[in-house]
Order: sequence, then C-alpha cells, then structure tokens
Amino acid sequence: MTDGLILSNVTAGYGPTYVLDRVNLSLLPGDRLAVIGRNGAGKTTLLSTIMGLAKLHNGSIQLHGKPIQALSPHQRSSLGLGLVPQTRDIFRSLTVEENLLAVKRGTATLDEAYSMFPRLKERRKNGGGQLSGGEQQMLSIARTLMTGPEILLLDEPLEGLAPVICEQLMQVFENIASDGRRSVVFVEQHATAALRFADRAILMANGAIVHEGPAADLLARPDLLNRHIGVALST
Ligand SMILES: Nc1ncnc2c1ncn2[C@@H]1O[C@H](COP(=O)(O)OP(=O)(O)OP(=O)(O)O)[C@@H](O)[C@H]1O
Repeated sequence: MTDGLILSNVTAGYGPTYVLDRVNLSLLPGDRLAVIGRNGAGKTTLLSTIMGLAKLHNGSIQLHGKPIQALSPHQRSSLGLGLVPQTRDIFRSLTVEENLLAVKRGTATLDEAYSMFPRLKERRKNGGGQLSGGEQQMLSIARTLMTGPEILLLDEPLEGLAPVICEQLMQVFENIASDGRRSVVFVEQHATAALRFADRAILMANGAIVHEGPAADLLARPDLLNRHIGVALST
C-alpha cells in the first residue's frame, strides 16, 4: 500500500469549466507543502478538488493506495482529509464550544483544541459571530482539527489577520506538523511565511504546476518566484 495522497494527471474545475490542468502531486505523511501562486492561479481549486468540492474531469486521486475520487467531501473528511477554507466557515449562531462539538470525530477532544487555542477556551460561551477575525480563524482551524485530519489543507490562513495573530497561528501550525505524522498543505499568495514553514513548494500558474522544489531554494532565490509566477517575496 502506498502511504499518503497522490494526484495523477488531474484536470478539474467547476461544472463544465476547466481550471486545473494535468496536475501531478504526491504528499507523504509528515510532508509540509507550500502552494504559491497569484490570484486565480488555481490554488483553492486544487484544495477543493482534493476534498471533492470541485469537479474532477480527468485523472485520479488516491489516498493510501485507494482511489477516492468517487467519494463525497464528508467521506473524504472521515478518511483523514481536513480543509480549513479561505471563507472560515463557522456556525455564527452557535457558541465556540458548540461549533467544536458539532464536528467532533474519533478521539479528538475539546481539551486538545483549547490547549492549542487558549483564547477559544476563554471565548467558549460566545457565539461564533461575536468573535474577531483572528478568533474566527482560530475556530475554523480548531473545527477542522476536531475531525482528526491526517492531511491538513490550509487555504490562505493568514489572510487579513494582524501580524501578532499570524505569528500565533504559525506556531500552532508548527505544533500540528511537529510530530511528523500529519502532513500540511499551506496555500498562500504571500509566499514568505508559507515557504519558511514548508519543506517543499509548488508554484502554480493558470491551473498548472510550473515549478516544484525545496522551499528553502525559493527563499534563497526569490528571482525564481518572479520568473515562474511573477510574484515577489515580502518579509
Ligand atoms: N465556484 C467557481 N465556479 C467557477 N469558476 C470558479 C469558481 N471558483 C473559482 N473559479 C475560477 O477558477 C480560477 C481559479 O480560482 P482559484 O480560486 O482556485 O484561484 P486561487 O489561486 O485560489 O486564487 P485566490 O488567491 O484568489 O483565492 C479562477 O479563474 C476563478 O475565477
């Protein structure tokens, strides 16, 4: 049996639309992958296709040696795929604690979620809609962790958040990845934080992977980012 996630020659989009163009990608347990590209390059569509939220036109997706492309998003989630969407989907009318319990699966516990995000423990009786943007993102991440993912897909998790919150979240991602059992896919338009976190990176343009290599190489050679996708590194 092959461990991990393998996308082979994946072409996908929405309805009749094609966005991803023959994408090949493999992710082993413990991998930290940065996905970098400009607006509209297809990064979200890549994550949506893995989760079963976009339409696969061609190619195959395997998890631990078994095809998953016929499975629903819910079934994929129960097999260990977890998406933190860019839209931070939380239940605004439920409390923090109710949000977490609504999706709890397996051995995941509230204590674990609260030890990762002490701020959520303080706010546990508050409604999701009463939280700040940073707290909502913490809740969105904690909710996904409550489903017990082996593969965590983060879609622009730092977008629009204050630097101090970004630093806290990066520490959480380090903790999540540090035991080497889970893999993390980190999609970012602003590349520096993702590249510092990741071991490996792919660069996307027009729905295709135009470069793949060690994240450290891209940090050391920002001209490569510029050459492949016309993006500059920010600090
Ligand atoms: N639900 C949808 N229906 C049709 N087309 C879509 C849909 N979502 C995205 N697209 C199109 O797919 C292409 C890729 O979008 P995608 O959101 O995957 O890019 P992205 O790299 O994640 O960009 P961003 O940084 O803006 O999120 C774009 O042309 C976009 O307009």
